[in-house]
Amino acid sequence: MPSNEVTIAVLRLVHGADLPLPDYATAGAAGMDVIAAENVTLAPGARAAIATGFALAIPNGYEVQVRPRSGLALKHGVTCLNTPGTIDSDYRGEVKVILANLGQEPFVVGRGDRIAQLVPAPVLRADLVEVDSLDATTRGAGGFGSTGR
Ligand SMILES: O=c1ccn([C@H]2C[C@H](O)[C@@H](COP(=O)(O)OP(=O)(O)OP(=O)(O)O)O2)c(=O)[nH]1
Ligand SMILES: [Mg+2]
Repeated sequence: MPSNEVTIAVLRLVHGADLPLPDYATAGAAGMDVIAAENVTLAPGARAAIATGFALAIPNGYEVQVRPRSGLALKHGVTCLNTPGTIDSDYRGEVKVILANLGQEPFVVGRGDRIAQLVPAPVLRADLVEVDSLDATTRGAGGFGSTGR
C-alpha cells in the first residue's frame, strides 16, 4: 500500500446495494466522488441531507472530509452547506451530504448522480492547557481584515 493511503472499511446499506461505492474519477484525483442514493429536488435556497447508501469505519486518528464539487457550485450554485463536512472516526451511521442550492433555479439530484467528494485526512487532537495570559505578537488581536486588502 502506498504511504499516502489509509484503509477504510465501507458498508453498503440496503438502499445503496446497487450503487457504485465512492471512487476516484482520475488517477490523480484528491477526492472520491460520492453518489446520491435518492432523488431530491432542491428549491432555490433549500438544503437537504442526501443519502449515499453507505457507512464507514474510519481508523482512529483520521477523519473523512465531505467537500463540494466545483462543477455543481459554478454551474448551479449547489454546494455542501457545512463544507468541509466532517465524518468522525467513531460514526457508524450513513454518510450524508448536506447540499444547499444557492442558485436561482430548482436543482434536481438524481439517484446515481455524483454530488460531493470525500477526502480522508489525519487528525491532530488538542491538549488544551489553561493559562493566565498569552504571549505577545505583532498581530495581537487584529484580524478580520486588519492587514488591509
Ligand atoms: O456532511 C456530513 C457531516 C456529518 N455527517 C455525520 C458524520 C459525523 O460524524 C456526524 C456528526 O457530524 P458533526 O460533528 O459535523 O455534526 P454535529 O452537529 O456536531 O453532530 P453531533 O452532535 O452528532 O456530533 O454526522 C455526515 O454524514 N455528513
Ligand atoms: Mg459533532
